[in-house]
Amino acid sequence: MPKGRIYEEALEILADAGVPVPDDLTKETRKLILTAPEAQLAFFLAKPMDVATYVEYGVADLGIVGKDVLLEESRNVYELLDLQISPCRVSVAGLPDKKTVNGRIATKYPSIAEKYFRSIGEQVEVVKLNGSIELAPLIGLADRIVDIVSTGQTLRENGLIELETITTVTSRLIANRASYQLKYKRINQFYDQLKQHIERRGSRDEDRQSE
Ligand SMILES: Nc1ncnc2c1ncn2[C@@H]1O[C@H](COP(=O)(O)OP(=O)(O)OP(=O)(O)O)[C@@H](O)[C@H]1O
Ligand SMILES: O=P(O)(O)OC[C@H]1O[C@H](OP(=O)(O)OP(=O)(O)O)[C@H](O)[C@@H]1O
Repeated sequence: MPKGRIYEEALEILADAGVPVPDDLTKETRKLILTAPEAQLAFFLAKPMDVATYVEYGVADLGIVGKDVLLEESRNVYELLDLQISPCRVSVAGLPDKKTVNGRIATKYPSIAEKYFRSIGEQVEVVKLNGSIELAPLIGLADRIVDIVSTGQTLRENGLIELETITTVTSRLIANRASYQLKYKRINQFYDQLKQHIERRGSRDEDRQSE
């Protein structure tokens, strides 16, 4: 399980789909391992960027992770299902009077940024930052940024504009490759449970929109 933003929505989707989640998973807790013994499930709480690493190494069979992380990390895992939660996008943004001063791009996603600029044939220098990415063009570290945009509030409040959307993002259910073979029945049951719930939710939303 990813801690942080995705956590609440992920928990809700699991509980609504009928997956037994431990009581203390829903409370404020500093514990990192929580169990639902009756369902033989253990939940590990990790940083969102690290979830796919735990799954790739097989210490977790399944994980919930943003597509942004999968694109950035290229982990050797199966992507099973689009959970359609925590939507956002990875975009290029900058000051409105887009001038190239130093050719630098600041980002928390160096791999996505490098791949994107290579694909459009633009040579840039990618500078890795760990947060507050929007600060970089404001004080001249970089001309543009590649970062997550959700409501657009952070860009707006800092006088920046979205220039290009590189990709849209939602959270995904991922599986370790060996676990998927060895625990196929159990994982598939879990997958079906979630998939059916997502489909039911999708058609409920469509009904609501057509009313
Ligand atoms: N507005 C948003 N900003 C960042 N990530 C978002 C946003 N909306 C949805 N997400 C999803 O949430 C994930 C990041 O969650 P979160 O911000 O809690 O983690 P983090 O970046 O490790 O946090 P921190 O800022 O504590 O380092 C992303 O991988 C992305 O898929
Ligand atoms: O479009 P918005 O709804 O404003 O969301 C986008 C902002 O949220 C994230 O930052 P976060 O809050 O994770 O802080 P950080 O800068 O420390 O990464 C992201 O890096 C953007 O800055």
